[in-house]
Amino acid sequence: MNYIHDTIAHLKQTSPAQCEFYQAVEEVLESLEPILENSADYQKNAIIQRLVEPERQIMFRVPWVDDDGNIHVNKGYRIEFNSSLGPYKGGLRFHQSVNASIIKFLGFEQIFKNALTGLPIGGGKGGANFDPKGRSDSEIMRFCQSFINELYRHIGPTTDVPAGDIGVGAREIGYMFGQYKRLTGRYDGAFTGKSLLWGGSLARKEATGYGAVYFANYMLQDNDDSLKGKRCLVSGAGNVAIYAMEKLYQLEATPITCSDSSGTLYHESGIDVALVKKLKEGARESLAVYLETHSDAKYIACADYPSDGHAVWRFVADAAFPCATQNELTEADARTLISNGCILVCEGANMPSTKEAVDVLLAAKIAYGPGKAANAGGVATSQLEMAQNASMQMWTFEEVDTKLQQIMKNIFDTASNTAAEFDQPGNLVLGANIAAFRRVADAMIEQGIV
Ligand SMILES: NC(=O)C1=CN([C@@H]2O[C@H](COP(=O)(O)OP(=O)(O)OC[C@H]3O[C@@H](n4cnc5c(N)ncnc54)[C@H](O)[C@@H]3O)[C@@H](O)[C@H]2O)C=CC1
Ligand SMILES: O=C(O)CCC(=O)C(=O)O
Repeated sequence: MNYIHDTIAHLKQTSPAQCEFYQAVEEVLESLEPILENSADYQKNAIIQRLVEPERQIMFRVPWVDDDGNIHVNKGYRIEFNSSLGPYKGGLRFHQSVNASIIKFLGFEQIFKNALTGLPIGGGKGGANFDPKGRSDSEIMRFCQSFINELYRHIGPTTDVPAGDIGVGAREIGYMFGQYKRLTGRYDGAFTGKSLLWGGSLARKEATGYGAVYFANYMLQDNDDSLKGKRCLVSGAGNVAIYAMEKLYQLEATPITCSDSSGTLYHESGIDVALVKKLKEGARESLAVYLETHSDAKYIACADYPSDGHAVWRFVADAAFPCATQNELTEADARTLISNGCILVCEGANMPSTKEAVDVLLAAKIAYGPGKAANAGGVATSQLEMAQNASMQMWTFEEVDTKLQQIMKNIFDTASNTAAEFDQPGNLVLGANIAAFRRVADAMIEQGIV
């Protein structure tokens, strides 16, 4: 275990105050113990030392002017973490909490997630500490244009291909692509998550949420069970949460909660997903407005959350799908879920469970699908978008969705078989981390010391 201690100590010294990044690295390194112990090759090639240091980190000023003529300056990031398996691939996050630690943890996770898809994509992530809430379309456009005024020189269809994440959807991708095209004169697949009118892929919008639910069903089917009839807790009300809820209904399960940054919505008879879509994808309103249509639902404002966790996880249900943000499911939440009889936690978000929560879920031996495996459907479908762009084709929804289901099944089988190979059957954290690491590390060795 010395290498974990040494690596984290080194990171604390060379990349200070990046706790989310240390958390992500520590989780991966703990899983790798059984494989590192027996491989002189990985040690000889300094794989861990090279893996935790991004190949390139770009940080830049993003100045923009609001509708009243005031000038604002935000901080932009793109971390090109590892390109051993293909061009850097990963989303952009626009949220006030963004900093180097958050983008680095997301970029680090992305390396392993992308490796699990089996597709030729490396890991990267980016974003800005920009809060889009309450901003007009013109303000969003000016911000996106300014962001791309710097980033355009670093991206391209075979170098680095950004997509969406929190606060970045089709609207923002449209504004960024427009500016990229203007500056470079190129019309190519430098972004994914594009509009269906000009190069997007059918099913990309749905892919992360649908994929996480397919993954959950594969976990249950492994125990001769399924999602049918299950009551489910979902957090978030954005891209991932909405399409996770939609797919849950299609598989005859019932989502009974969702949430946004102001509070939690609980609807005993099942969340009205069409209404949530209208509120969030259309008008961008608070979930509290839902009660104007459904007076039998409850809305618990953030101020009333228990201090050691999140209101979503306090309701009784069979399964839980964290689909909002990092560290939103605490140890106390995990204990509550288990004592309420929850049999599955499947992560649509990136690192939504704290380290202590993960330990509780693994010790309880319930079905636990870590984000880097369970939410990989989004980036996998982004790669399908890249393939369609490169071949100037557009596949049908059914073609893309069928490939997505196959990819999620392969990820489940790979993580599950690897966990069994290392004598920890059912531990998909260990299985996913080792399987992904092996692919990346072996590619790094074959490509030499770069
Ligand atoms: N969009 C994608 O394709 C993928 C997204 N993810 C992850 O899924 C999660 C959700 O992303 P999206 O749905 O795309 O974003 P989004 O911006 O569409 O939705 C995010 C949702 O989470 C809520 N939220 C954000 N920060 C919060 C906070 N601090 N406290 C409480 N609620 C908060 C927002 O109110 C919103 O409902 C993130 O962890 C993201 O990294 C993972 C894989 C792919
Ligand atoms: O579609 C993509 O390229 C990235 C999706 C993403 O950011 C993620 O998997 O966390």
